[in-house]
Amino acid sequence: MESTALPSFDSTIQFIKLPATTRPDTVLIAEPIIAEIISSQPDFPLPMEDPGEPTYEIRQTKDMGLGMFAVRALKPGELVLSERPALIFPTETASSSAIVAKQEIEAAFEVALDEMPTENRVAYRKLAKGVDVPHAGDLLRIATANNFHLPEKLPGGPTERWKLGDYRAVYLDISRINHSCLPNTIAEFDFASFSFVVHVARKISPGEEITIAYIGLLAAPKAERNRQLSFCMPACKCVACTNPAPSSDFAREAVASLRAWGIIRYLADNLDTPAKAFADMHQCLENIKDEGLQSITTYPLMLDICARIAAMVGDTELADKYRREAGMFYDMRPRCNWPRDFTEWIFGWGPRVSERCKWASSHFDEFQVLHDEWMAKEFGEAELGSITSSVT
Ligand SMILES: C[S@@+](CC[C@H](N)C(=O)[O-])C[C@H]1O[C@@H](n2cnc3c(N)ncnc32)[C@H](O)[C@@H]1O
Repeated sequence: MESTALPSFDSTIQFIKLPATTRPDTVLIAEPIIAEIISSQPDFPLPMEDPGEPTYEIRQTKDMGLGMFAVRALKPGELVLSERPALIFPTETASSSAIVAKQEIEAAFEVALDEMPTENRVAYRKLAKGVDVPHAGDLLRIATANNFHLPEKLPGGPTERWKLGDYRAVYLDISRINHSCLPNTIAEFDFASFSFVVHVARKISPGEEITIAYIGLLAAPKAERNRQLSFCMPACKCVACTNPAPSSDFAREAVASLRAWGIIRYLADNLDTPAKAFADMHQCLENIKDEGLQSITTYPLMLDICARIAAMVGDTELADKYRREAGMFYDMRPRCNWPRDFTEWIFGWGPRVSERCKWASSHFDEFQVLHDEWMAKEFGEAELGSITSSVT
């Protein structure tokens, strides 16, 4: 891996190149600390996963420019693609903006483009204006906190060092995936292979468009989602926005209200009658499927909870079925551990599970501390904290 200091910005930004064989190299414009972290990774980057048979093509959509389409039937859990970014650069809002001026980023970006194959430059420049770029923001911050072996000696003060801020990435193909409020895939950045990985969340037919989520999907009503999407489109053209089921907003609000604290309160009140609790949780799963929201993290959470309650009522066959499906969804998000931690925390108490929920439901502040720890792990804050304190 090459790391080249830019002559004109050598104290603030650096280039790192991750060589590729069949595609353009990844060019990363980053602060020296990132360059240092990356260069210190043993065997970095690991090879990317490969779906084997081709899964997609890029072509025109009816009304959203280019898009990605399945070239064959794809099953839940299948890999659609892994792709390294062609270019990563800090945004203006990156914490690095304190030391890296907007003009410097822009100038460095132009230098990076000069390094690229001519035919890609126009597209990158357009994509990088900030509109046509998928949600790669924060990926470095998350990934460095979670997956990196850190250099032993960090230059400068520890706290600011780890606020690595917001980066944008441009991909040759992934940047062509359009948004849907009921996307059929789950997309995650995998730092070890330095690639964005897209898996199938529900059955995809040949010729169907492959979509991802640019925003959190439980926001409702649809006007709120469209407000959040306005950074890159005037109005979302997905079916949940153009032709929603009458219950769409209600279903999303209901699922959102069940997350974490809502689930605890529900279980505290209902686990003493597990057959009823199972029926309600099963209905919630059906609502998620009806709304096409299998890509949200609440889906494996509910599958896991259904598996645990099925086991409580002695239905081992059903419990296995739900556990397998939850496992498949958990595997698609290896970095997102909170639904597993959360479910294990509740049900790990065996026969005293109901008591556990009642305790949590009446000790909001204490439960909130645990909850924040689980969530923080997902976003890397927990590791961030321990890294910070170990170097202070
Ligand atoms: C990351 S790009 C996706 C690829 C893009 N269609 C292209 O031709 O390069 C994001 C842009 O695609 C369009 N787009 C993506 N999802 C959309 C949606 N659900 N509704 C309307 N436009 C969408 C918007 O123009 C948005 O700024």
